[in-house]
Amino acid sequence: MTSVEPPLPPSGSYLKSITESSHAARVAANVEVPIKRLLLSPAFTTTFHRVSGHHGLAFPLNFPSPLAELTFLSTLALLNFGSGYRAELHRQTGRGAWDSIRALVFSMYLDSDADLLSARAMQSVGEGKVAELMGLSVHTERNHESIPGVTVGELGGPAYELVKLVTETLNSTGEALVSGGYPDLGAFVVEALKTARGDMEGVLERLVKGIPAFRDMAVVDGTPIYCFKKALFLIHGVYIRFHKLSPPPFPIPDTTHMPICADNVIPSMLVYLGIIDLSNAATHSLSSIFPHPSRQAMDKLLEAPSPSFSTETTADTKKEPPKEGPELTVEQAFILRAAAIEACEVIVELAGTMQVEGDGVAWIKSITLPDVDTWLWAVAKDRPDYRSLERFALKGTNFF
Ligand SMILES: Nc1nc2c(c(CN[C@H]3C=C[C@H](O)[C@@H]3O)cn2[C@@H]2O[C@H](COP(=O)(O)O)[C@@H](O)[C@H]2O)c(=O)[nH]1
Repeated sequence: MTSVEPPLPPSGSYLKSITESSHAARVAANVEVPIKRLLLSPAFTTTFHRVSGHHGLAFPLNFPSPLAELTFLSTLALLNFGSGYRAELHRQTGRGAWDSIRALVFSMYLDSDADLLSARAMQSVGEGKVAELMGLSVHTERNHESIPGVTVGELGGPAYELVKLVTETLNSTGEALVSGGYPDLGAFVVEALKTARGDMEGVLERLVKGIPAFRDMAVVDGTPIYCFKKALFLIHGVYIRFHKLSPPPFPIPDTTHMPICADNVIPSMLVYLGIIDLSNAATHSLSSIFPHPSRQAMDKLLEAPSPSFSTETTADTKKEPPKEGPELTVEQAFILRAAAIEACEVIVELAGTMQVEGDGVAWIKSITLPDVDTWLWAVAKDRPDYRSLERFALKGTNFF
């Protein structure tokens, strides 16, 4: 990451800083967000309940305590990045970024040699161990300088870059936890939940201040943009996993009005669906990142998913490694993520005021930001035509 870090937001205004900085960045770049017909489209109305209900955070593990599960979940959120290496991950392991990170945290949890989720182990874990746990080959081959026909393997390539990022993230987090006297990330998060008494704003501020890897923010054209994607993901995960327990094991934040987790998938999908309109974008060559979607292409994507997609076709497209999408600069990626944050705010606001009584879609009025996040993220994997849409990639970041 090359761009300058902004100052942390003023205390008490972390959530506001996400929405306000996103609005400012979007307006400054002249990125438009016409909500158009998405909300009433069959693509949305026929899949919203099924797809947005799939939170995917119930793990087939027997946790000895809620705290052990919280440590697992927090580590998963901390490492929930790598989207810029999606194509390489598919090539090597057949999995995307999310599935790869999930598998890694499973291996860390189940590894019997060391208590890998402890602060001490995080602080000292090395690249070799991370590569082994992720099942990644981190060597590239080149021809020997003087002996023809002989190739030399050396450390390098995109998988090695990702392994380094994961290792650095674990090391710096372990460092912060050890120097704060916390045995693991779960202990730190519990304290944040308790001292903030479950207040979303207070929890977010504590996570971002305490752990460098949660400081997902940048200065673009002199103005700060705050996304805090992984911290928000963690807080929402806590809500999903623990709010139904009675009594809840720790104070649980209400995430209903939480900004979305801005990654690479959601902004890309919003561009294809015509909700983020880059055609008049004035800076950072934003208008040429994606081929401008034609009205026809958008109409097709807004139709209900075709019932003729047999399970066979689905399996086939799944096997094929995805094409690498446009590779962005830090500035471009932050502006697009900001636009997605604001677009989703507008979607929910508009939905709440829509006149939809009586035609079977009155539920649209009560959709929430986390539901819209999950729908956009999960629907991108639900339909073969959406799966084949290229997502943008940013390398070298541990934010998403
Ligand atoms: N905005 C948003 N971004 C999300 C998720 C998830 C995990 N979703 C499941 C877990 C709980 C949820 O409710 C979902 O069932 C991963 N990602 C991001 O996508 C990135 C791309 O990954 P891939 O396409 O695999 O390569 C990945 O680096 C990660 O940063 C989400 O939910 N929302």
